[in-house]
Amino acid sequence: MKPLTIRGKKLGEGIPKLCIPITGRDEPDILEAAGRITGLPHDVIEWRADHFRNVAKPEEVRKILAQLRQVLPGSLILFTFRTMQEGGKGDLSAEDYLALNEMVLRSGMADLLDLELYTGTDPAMPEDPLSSSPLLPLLSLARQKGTYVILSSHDFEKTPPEAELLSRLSLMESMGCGIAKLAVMPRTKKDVLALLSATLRASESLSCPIITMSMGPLGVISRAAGEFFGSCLTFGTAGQASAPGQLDAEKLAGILRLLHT
Ligand SMILES: O=C1C[C@@](O)(C(=O)O)C[C@@H](O)[C@@H]1O
Repeated sequence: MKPLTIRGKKLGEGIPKLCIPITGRDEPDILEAAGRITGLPHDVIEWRADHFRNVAKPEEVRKILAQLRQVLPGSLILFTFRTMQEGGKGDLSAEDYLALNEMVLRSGMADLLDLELYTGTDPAMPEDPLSSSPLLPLLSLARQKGTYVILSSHDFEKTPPEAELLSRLSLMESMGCGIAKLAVMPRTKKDVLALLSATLRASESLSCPIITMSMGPLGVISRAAGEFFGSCLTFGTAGQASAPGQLDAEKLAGILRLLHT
């Protein structure tokens, strides 16, 4: 894995970067959360725009992005619209999802953009995205704009076999992502080991940085152990969690420091 430096923050080396999600519904909730985060340890904020009431209005979305930048000038901004199929609140057609993300990319107001690997593809043909994904034009626009794309895949029900986890991460790299991300739900402790093992192998064989997590209480170790298994970023909360198993950001920062070798 080659580290990636974005506005002075090096992802993929040393202590994993800490990302705090913001899930407010309205401008005041979002700004209140951003204000709280100013006093907390973090590197990245993730704006989960699928929670935002006015996400269909491009000028409202740009306004929030500008305000986040103003309140948190030293934080990297990750824009995420998480669809319901992947565990979020978002309910847009694939066409509208692509248009929203294209608008954010063209605005240049986010440092990182999360795009779901299987957008607009047939779930029965999961290997298809490489040749026909509607994300390919966005990935090339992102390269022109200097915005980093996190290609992501989530499974809130189970942990697929280790080989499948690895092949998904390498598919993301083949499509040209900046960072490859997987979040899966463990049913057993062995599932957590499968995720950690896939993470280690991917971090040794791929050149892009990766982000992985095993969700829920069983997987909590994966959120603290990124430095050892090769995950470059971990999500911690300040208030409302955006996924099961996330730890409080301040406590997580302490654990990451304590474990740092
Ligand atoms: O994809 C992810 C990871 C996540 O699901 C987690 O488990 O921490 C949290 C989400 O906000 C983020 O978009």
